Amino acid sequence: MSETGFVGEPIVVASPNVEYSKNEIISRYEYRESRVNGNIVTPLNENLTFKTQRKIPKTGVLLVGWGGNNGTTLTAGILANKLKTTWMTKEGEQHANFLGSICRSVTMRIGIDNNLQPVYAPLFGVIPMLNPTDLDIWGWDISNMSIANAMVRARVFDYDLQRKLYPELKDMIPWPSVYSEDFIAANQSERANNIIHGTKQEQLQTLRQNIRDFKQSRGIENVIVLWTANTERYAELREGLNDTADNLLRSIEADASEIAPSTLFAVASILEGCTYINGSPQNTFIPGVIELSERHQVLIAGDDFKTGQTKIKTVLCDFLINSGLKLASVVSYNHLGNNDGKNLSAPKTFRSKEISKSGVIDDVIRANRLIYGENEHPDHCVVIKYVPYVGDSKRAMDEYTSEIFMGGRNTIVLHNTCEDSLLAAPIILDLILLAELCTRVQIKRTQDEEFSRMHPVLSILSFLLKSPQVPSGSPIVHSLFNQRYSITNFIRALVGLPPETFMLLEHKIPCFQKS
Ligand SMILES: NC(=O)c1ccc[n+]([C@@H]2O[C@H](COP(=O)([O-])OP(=O)(O)OC[C@H]3O[C@@H](n4cnc5c(N)ncnc54)[C@H](O)[C@@H]3O)[C@@H](O)[C@H]2O)c1
Ligand SMILES: O=P([O-])([O-])O[C@@H]1[C@@H](O)[C@H](O)[C@@H](O)[C@H](O)[C@@H]1O
Repeated sequence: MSETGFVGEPIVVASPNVEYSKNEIISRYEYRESRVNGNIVTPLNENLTFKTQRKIPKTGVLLVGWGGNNGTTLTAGILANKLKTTWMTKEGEQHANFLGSICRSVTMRIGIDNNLQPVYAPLFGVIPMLNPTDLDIWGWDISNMSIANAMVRARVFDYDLQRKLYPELKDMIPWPSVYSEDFIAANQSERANNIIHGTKQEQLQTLRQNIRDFKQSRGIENVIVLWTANTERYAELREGLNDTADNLLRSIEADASEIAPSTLFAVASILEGCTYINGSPQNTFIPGVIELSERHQVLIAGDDFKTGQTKIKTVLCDFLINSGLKLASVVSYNHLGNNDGKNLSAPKTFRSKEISKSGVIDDVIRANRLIYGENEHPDHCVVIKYVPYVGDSKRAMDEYTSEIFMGGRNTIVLHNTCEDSLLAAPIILDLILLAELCTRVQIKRTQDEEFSRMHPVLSILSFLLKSPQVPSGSPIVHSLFNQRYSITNFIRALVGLPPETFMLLEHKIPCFQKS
């Protein structure tokens, strides 16, 4: 029984609708929605059954761009947690942690205690989740620098921490990768010394072999491939080239130049049955890739990790507009000095990022036609500048101006020093942990016989991404807390708990008695 409002051990839901067997958790769940026709609103109930495998397979993650600031920070950060590393800084002794990860550092409300007070548990205490320190990590990079030296090059971790981790990382050398100077900034060519040569078909086969070798050499059952390499320019969408799965595969065989390296990685992953996650803003998931993922029922997710400046934007815009204030202009400026910033200093790659950073207020605007006309939208300006001196310590400056009551104006100005990779690494970890959970979930309508996997396009990961990929016809949600509660409500459903309603009626209606 919880008297502290927190349950540290795994919870057990005592319900006739939830079965815990040795291998599975099966929950019968009533999904409630309402259908609107004109001004008539009809409540709908759909009886679903969820089945979650309790055994977590030996899981590996393959990072594309492993030697980058994010890739090295994630790898070294997980290792530091595994070794329980401590290190000294001018503030004193530091300890490894997973701050910034919702899977490791956030709780969710699971109910009320006998005093009608809320009780919370970690997400991994509600449903079995992979322990990050059990992850096998490897990857590809166009630079052959060891992960130890790449960690030093990144200048993200304190020196004493780098010193302690260096011996563990020095033998990690990224596999050669697929490089196309046409798709990233020309200033990246100086680090491209680790390349797979040959035709696109030959490169595809090499990537597939890398994945198979990784699985076989380490006894890994489940591999997740995650792109944290540099932002590419958008690929051209062309009928006959990449508009269908078959055309895409034929274009690769034909060595078509407009097939991006990121798309080649996505195809290799899907054909090897591996979940693929795109952490950058380019349009890796062209229609042919999505069709291929649906054909093979392989999970995909993207695009572009949502870390600092954009995450705050989704909160502030939600707060302003859903307070009835008419947001009229958003100016988002930042400068950074890491290699990502250097790559983004090229107009073609900046455009990919500008698109993902600009789209995040669309849903909240679209939802409020009381204050915005059909095609009305706030001014929204995105600026990114490369300033080498600041390194990974990105400086973000934002201004939000809104129209308020009776012709008034409200202006909010923010300055935010976001340590880019220290904010991104836990987001990457959450993408891996939640994607792994989704590979263990099956769903059916209770009256049906057959279970099916989740839709291959994992929109449930939107909380972690600027420009969420969603199944065709599905609405894109950017509002941060809607996205977060879609994750925790999904986890509640896996164990038969109703969604959060925030109503607290037990404190609003005298008839509720303390049990
Ligand atoms: N806060 C963040 O850091 C953040 C947030 C959102 C998105 N992102 C995106 O994550 C990506 C990585 O960010 P970063 O700061 O680690 O950048 P980085 O430049 O430090 O790392 C990218 C790595 O990818 C490698 N690379 C480039 N092309 C490659 C290819 N075709 N195959 C294999 N490796 C390749 C580079 O050599 C480099 O080591 C970028 O696209 C960035 O826009 C970062
Ligand atoms: O903090 P955030 O906006 O979510 O995301 C960051 C951008 O602000 C920054 O301009 C870019 O260089 C980083 O790659 C990352 O995308």
